[in-house]
Formats: sequence, C-alpha cells, structure tokens
Amino acid sequence: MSSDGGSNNINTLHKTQSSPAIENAIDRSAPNFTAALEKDETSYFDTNPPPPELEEFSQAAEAFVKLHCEHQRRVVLVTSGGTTVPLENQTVRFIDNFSAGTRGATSAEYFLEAGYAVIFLHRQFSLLPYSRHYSHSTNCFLDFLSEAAPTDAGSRKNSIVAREEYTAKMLSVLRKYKHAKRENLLLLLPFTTITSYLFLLKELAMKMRPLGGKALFYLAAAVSDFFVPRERMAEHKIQSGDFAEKDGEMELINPTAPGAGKKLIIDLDPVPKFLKRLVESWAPAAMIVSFKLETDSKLLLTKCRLALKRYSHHLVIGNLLQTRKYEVVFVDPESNYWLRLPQSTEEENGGKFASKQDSEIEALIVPEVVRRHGALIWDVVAATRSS
Ligand SMILES: CC(C)(COP(=O)(O)O)[C@@H](O)C(=O)NCCC(=O)N[C@@H](CSSC[C@H](N)C(=O)O)C(=O)O
Repeated sequence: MSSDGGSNNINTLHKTQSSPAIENAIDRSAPNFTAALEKDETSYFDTNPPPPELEEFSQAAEAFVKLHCEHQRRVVLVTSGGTTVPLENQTVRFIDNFSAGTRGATSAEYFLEAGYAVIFLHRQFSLLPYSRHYSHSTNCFLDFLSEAAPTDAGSRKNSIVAREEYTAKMLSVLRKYKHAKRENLLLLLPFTTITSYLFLLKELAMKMRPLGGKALFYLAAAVSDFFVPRERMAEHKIQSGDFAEKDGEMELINPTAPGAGKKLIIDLDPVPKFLKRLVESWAPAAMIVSFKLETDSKLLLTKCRLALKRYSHHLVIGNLLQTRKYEVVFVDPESNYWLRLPQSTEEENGGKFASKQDSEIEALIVPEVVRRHGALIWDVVAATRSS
C-alpha cells in the first residue's frame, strides 16, 4: 500500500482493480492465511504489550460473570466497532477498519431484551447501546425545539406533537438503559488497537468459562487482518524528510534532493487468525458466531463457508458493506439462508414516505441467534442426561 499523492484514489482503484499496484499489494509468496496455532498465540502475546487496562477489565468481567452465573443467566460477549493498526508507537497515524458500531450496539439492545447479560467490547467512541439513538444522530434533538413560541396554532400543534413523539421515544430508551444499568446487565469495555482487542478478547473468553454453554460470542467488530510488528514500529511520528543534528540543531538533509517528499511504503504482517484459538482453547464450551464482511457479492458465500471450515465454529453471518443494514445471510455447516428487511415504498405507506426500511435488521438477526443458542444449550443438557 502506498500513499503517493492520491494516485490511489477510489476511482483509480475501481477502474484498474487488477493494476500492478493492487496485484503487488499482498505478498502472495507468504503461506495462505491459516488459522492460528498455539505457537502463534504464544509468539503474538509474548511480543506485543498488553493494554494497560487489561487487569482492571479482567476483574470487572470476573465479577460480572460471577453475578450472572449465580442467576443462571446467559451472557453474550458482543464485539463492535473497528480496530486500529498504529504506524508509530507514539501514534500519530494509524490504519482503521470500517465500522460505525451500529451492528454491535443495536444487537446488544436486542440481546438485553432477550434476557441476556451483555459484555460490550467496543471501539472507544463508537456507537453504544441506547445512547446510539442520540449520540451520533444527524437529526439532533435540538432540531425539535424552537427558540421562539410558534405563532400560529398549526405550527404550535406540530411542534408539540413532534416534541411529544420524540420525548416518548427517548423515555422508552431511557427506561431500558436505566434497567440494564440498575440490574448490572451491561458491561461496557472499550478498545482501540488490534493488539488491545486481541488481548481483551482472550482474557474475557477465559473469564467467561464458568458460564459453560451459557456463554455466547457475537463477533461483530471489524478486525484488522494486518498489523505492524513491534520490532518494525517507528517510535516517533514518521517524517517525510530526513533530519540530522548539526551544531546542536536538527536540520533537514538535502531538502531539494529527488525523492525529498518520499513515498510512504508500509510493510504489514498478517494478524494471526485467532478465531480458531477462541473455538478450540479460549472458549471451548461457548457458542461462537462471527460476521464476514465483503463488498463483492460473488465472494460472500464462499468466504463465509471458508471461515466456518477454517475455524469450526457454529455460525457465520455474512453481510455486504452496501446492504448490511437490511440483509444478512446465515451460514452454518448444513445450510445458508438470507434474512431481509421488507423494503417499504411510498405507495405501500399510503403516500407517506418511509425510510428505506421500517425497522432494524438486528430485530431479525438476534432472535434467530438466541433460538440457535437455546437449542445448543438444550442439546448439551439432553446429551448429559442420556449419558
Ligand atoms: C462491521 C459490520 C459490517 C457492521 O458495520 P457497522 O454497523 O457500521 O458497525 C459487521 O456487520 C461485520 O461484518 N463485522 C465483521 C467484520 C470483520 O472484520 N469480519 C472478519 C471476520 S471476523 S474477525 C476474525 C479475525 N480476523 C480472525 O480470523 O481471527 C472478516 O470479515 O474477515
């Protein structure tokens, strides 16, 4: 990947998808993306620093799991938002993975309504359950308030109705949020970098072991596939020119030499594919659901099936970047089928324009995941009774 003055803009990439730049972007000589083995796990966690908050979050998760074990409650770890790949140790630049956090935050609300306790491992400052309705919203609540009292009766009535509708919805969200906090049903744990995410995912999985089959992993976070190993990480901000000390001052070397405004060539290593370690070692009794994000519809099903084969977990939910808000595909070892929101049109709504979809796709996704999790728990109970 190079950033040489914008020649890699989206249009150029789209027209020349098979350009040399794209072909050479990935080192095909390296072995294919294989699932991480125990040695990869040891190597990664021994050579990368844990996040400073690891111990604090581990203790919070342990207390949270203990409380819900006592209540025989199911606990879901929802991961949400994108992980970053820092380019410098004192980070000024980083590579980010796309995710607003809508999938995770919305799903967490539906899991809470289904009676789960939720550990919400999320990208810092991304959308959160309940506050998502207002925190990043484009239709700011201030738009519903007017500085001056409306003059005519009609405007007065519309303004009151709008305020009442808005207040009613806000009260409903507020009551659910307050209940979740009062009953300690929602634990919010933030991450930023890919390394922090992986340390926390492993630690939380270990802390969730007492739940046995009542633990569910719902991996909606957009996880980096590449990173800069510590030994190749620049300590300070990467400079576009070279500097040297002269008479106690730092001076720019050859400011006019060719290549003075140098290209930035980034050399990334693949992130070990830890999903296999989660399935086999970190959370062997839990149900594990991962999401697969693609932009090319021709690839989606194949990539979902490849993930299932590679990681041997229970379910992959596939989605396309451009349609992720209203359709997903459930892929398990036996079958695959689509869940789609009804697409409302102006006519169907009696001429009253409705948004492209009338509800949230998570209202379909989460109940189906909950059903499958219940069936899995029952299978284990039945097997235990018959043995
Ligand atoms: C990110 C979105 C699309 C939601 O978007 P927002 O609502 O805006 O937040 C989510 O639905 C999704 O596909 N999440 C998963 C995306 C992802 O990175 N999936 C990985 C697989 S799961 S991460 C697995 C990890 N790399 C490993 O193998 O260890 C992939 O597609 O490759």
